[in-house]
Amino acid sequence: MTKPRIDFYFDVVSPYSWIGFEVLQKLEPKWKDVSIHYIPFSLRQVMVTSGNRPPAMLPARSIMLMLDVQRTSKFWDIPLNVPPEFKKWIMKYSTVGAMKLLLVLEKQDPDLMLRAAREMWMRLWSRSEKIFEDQDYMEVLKVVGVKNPEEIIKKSKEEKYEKILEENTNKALDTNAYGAPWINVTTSDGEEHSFFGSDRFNLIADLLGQPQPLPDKYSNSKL
Ligand SMILES: N[C@@H](CCC(=O)N[C@@H](CS)C(=O)NCC(=O)O)C(=O)O
Repeated sequence: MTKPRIDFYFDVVSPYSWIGFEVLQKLEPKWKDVSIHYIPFSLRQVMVTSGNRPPAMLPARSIMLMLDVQRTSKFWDIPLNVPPEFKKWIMKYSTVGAMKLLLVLEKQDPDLMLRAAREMWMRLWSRSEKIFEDQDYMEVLKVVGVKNPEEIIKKSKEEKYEKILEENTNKALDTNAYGAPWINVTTSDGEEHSFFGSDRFNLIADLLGQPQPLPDKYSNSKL
């Protein structure tokens, strides 16, 4: 019997990844016997390889997505605001650079990586600030207290990090990933179960026999 494991694949371009990340962070102290891993991957690569299309490409879906992320984030008390320029930005830029930066930070300190990921979501999905270029990375790294931001940014452009991002993405694709967040759960009997979305934690709690997630407003014990 092994400890159950959750692999949470995310990309900071994805608002539902942010919501899933915050829900999982709240659950983590309660789900004591579960080993939780936050894994940066590339949603763009997932879309291309799986043959899926970004939700914003279909107008009706895009309208629902923008409404639904707002009501879901309100439910969880996450300060999400849809960036007015999102569609324009996403045609022009990608978050691959930001994700590679997270991989460098993860090697130094996994907790630092999580703080930087949250700051990236806060920038893009709360304050409508870019996370696509070196000057944006500089600001993120300063906020999380990195002393040598130039060095970290330079490192993130090494081929090694491109490879790690690709490997992470391929691991998710091997389990038929087509979106984000993508969550792989390994139960203590070694069985693997894949889930798509930030709204699957009730099922995961049930599968693992762990406490159910609830927003703070419905829970005296804060989840
Ligand atoms: N119902 C899911 C939706 C997740 C979702 O739509 N994720 C987007 C990225 S932010 C995606 O990858 N969509 C691909 C698809 O819907 O096929 C949730 O609440 O988290």
